[in-house]
Amino acid sequence: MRSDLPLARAGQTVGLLGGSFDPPHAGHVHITRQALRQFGLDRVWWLVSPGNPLKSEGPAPLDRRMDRARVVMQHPRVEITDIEARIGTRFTAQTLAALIRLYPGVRFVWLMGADNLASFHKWEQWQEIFETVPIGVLARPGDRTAARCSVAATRYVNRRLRAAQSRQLPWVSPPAWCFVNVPMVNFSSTEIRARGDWVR
Ligand SMILES: Nc1ncnc2c1ncn2[C@@H]1O[C@H](COP(=O)(O)OP(=O)(O)OP(=O)(O)O)[C@@H](O)[C@H]1O
Ligand SMILES: O=C(O)c1ccc[n+]([C@@H]2O[C@H](COP(=O)([O-])O)[C@@H](O)[C@H]2O)c1
Repeated sequence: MRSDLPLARAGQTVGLLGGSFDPPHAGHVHITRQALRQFGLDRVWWLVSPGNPLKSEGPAPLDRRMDRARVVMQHPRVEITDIEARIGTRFTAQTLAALIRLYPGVRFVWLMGADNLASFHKWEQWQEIFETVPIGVLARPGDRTAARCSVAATRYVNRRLRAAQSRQLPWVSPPAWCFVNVPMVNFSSTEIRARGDWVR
């Protein structure tokens, strides 16, 4: 294993929270702690993205977002990583394919807020992502109907685990997903930038 990549052993469960983190905030911290508990994960990795392929404006420099993420999220079971920049991927489907090659036997779970489930069908190879790893979705303030009625939720309606089964998620064969209705924290990077508290 390359020494600049996070460590994980076969049999461990690792949640992947991909994000722009521009900037990271208390909402990210909250869903990370909830995901560890609700999905019974050993670790969560924050994948600080080189840039969301669907966002036209580039984020703040990666090093700055990484530095802030390390300040905001301090937990012994959470790793902040710029692994996508290191392995040269930006699309989630490619990232997952690379991680599965690099970490045989590790049980990865893709994590995201409910807003991303609503627009998931716009992601490159979105069905491939569903077929590759289980997906844990965490409630986020906003329009719940959009996530519940989304193309992805509808396509995989029969593969949804009940919230009471959430701890099984890392061990279920994909496609599988689970929505957990955790207490919601009303933070967003857009709002923080709009207030002028984070300048790109
Ligand atoms: N308050 C929150 N509650 C639940 N999920 C969240 C929250 N904030 C961010 N997320 C989730 O964290 C992941 C990374 O989010 P991201 O870095 O884009 O933050 P953001 O606040 O959504 O940013 P922006 O406003 O710039 O789109 C996404 O899956 C997003 O849904
Ligand atoms: O692969 C894609 O097509 C794709 C499209 C949109 C977003 N993503 C990923 O989704 C994660 C959340 O992005 P963001 O900007 O909402 O924080 C981040 O890891 C992005 O790289 C991925």
